[in-house]
Amino acid sequence: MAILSLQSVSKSFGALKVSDSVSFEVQPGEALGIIGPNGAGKSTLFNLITGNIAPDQGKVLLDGRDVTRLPPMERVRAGIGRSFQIPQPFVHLSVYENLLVAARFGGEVGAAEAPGFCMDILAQTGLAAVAEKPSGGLPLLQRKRLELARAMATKPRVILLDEIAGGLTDAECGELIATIKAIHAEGTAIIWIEHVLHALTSVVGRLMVLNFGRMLMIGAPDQVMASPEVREIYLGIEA
Ligand SMILES: Nc1ncnc2c1ncn2[C@@H]1O[C@H](COP(=O)(O)OP(=O)(O)OP(=O)(O)O)[C@@H](O)[C@H]1O
Repeated sequence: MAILSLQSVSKSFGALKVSDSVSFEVQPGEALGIIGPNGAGKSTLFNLITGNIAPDQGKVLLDGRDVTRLPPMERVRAGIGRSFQIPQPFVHLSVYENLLVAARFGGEVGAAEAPGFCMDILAQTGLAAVAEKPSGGLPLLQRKRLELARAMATKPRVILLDEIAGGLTDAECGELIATIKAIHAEGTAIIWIEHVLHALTSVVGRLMVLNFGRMLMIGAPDQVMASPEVREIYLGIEA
């Protein structure tokens, strides 16, 4: 059974239809990439999946269970983790403390188990050396790693990554990709919105293209990027 399923999900802001009858499924352990021009409705789709925005029509199912009316925190606890386009840590807390909050409240990890659980995630996401540092002062790659780590601390079965590779150097991007691949290899399903195409296609097995809120195409990355319609949309910005 699909871990996540969207069924004809639509959302308008006034006259602007930002999600237009979008339907797709993600299988357990799958990695799906989402691309599309600015304003295509990619982040809105994530907000519909996480419950930050309610759809006008359609359903969101997690493991076959209708979660369309569940508030965001309950969806986190049900297994939907998320990293944000603009990192949003508690800046006055240390890296470790940020994870602790995510693990205790999002992952429902018990007090006794939480320290070890968080240390494992710090190691997995390459943050062990900065565990005690205030998260507000971290350089960009480590802030991105912390976004990943906070999402992982909620014990997700599907993790949503929103433009996590943006703004990094090639070398930093390579490091982040290695961490994302390791997370994926452990069985966490991934849905990843990204403008840095080479990063995306090095991880995902399928690619979906959104344009004006509609799903234009979904399939193998090579096949999707070979489509004349997609190439036209991406002309000039292909990475
Ligand atoms: N809360 C809101 N109220 C009104 N309009 C909104 C709201 N959120 C998003 N929009 C509009 O919906 C459209 C889609 O926005 P969205 O952020 O989903 O696009 P996107 O594909 O993620 O773009 P980008 O690649 O720039 O992040 C945009 O025109 C945006 O201005």
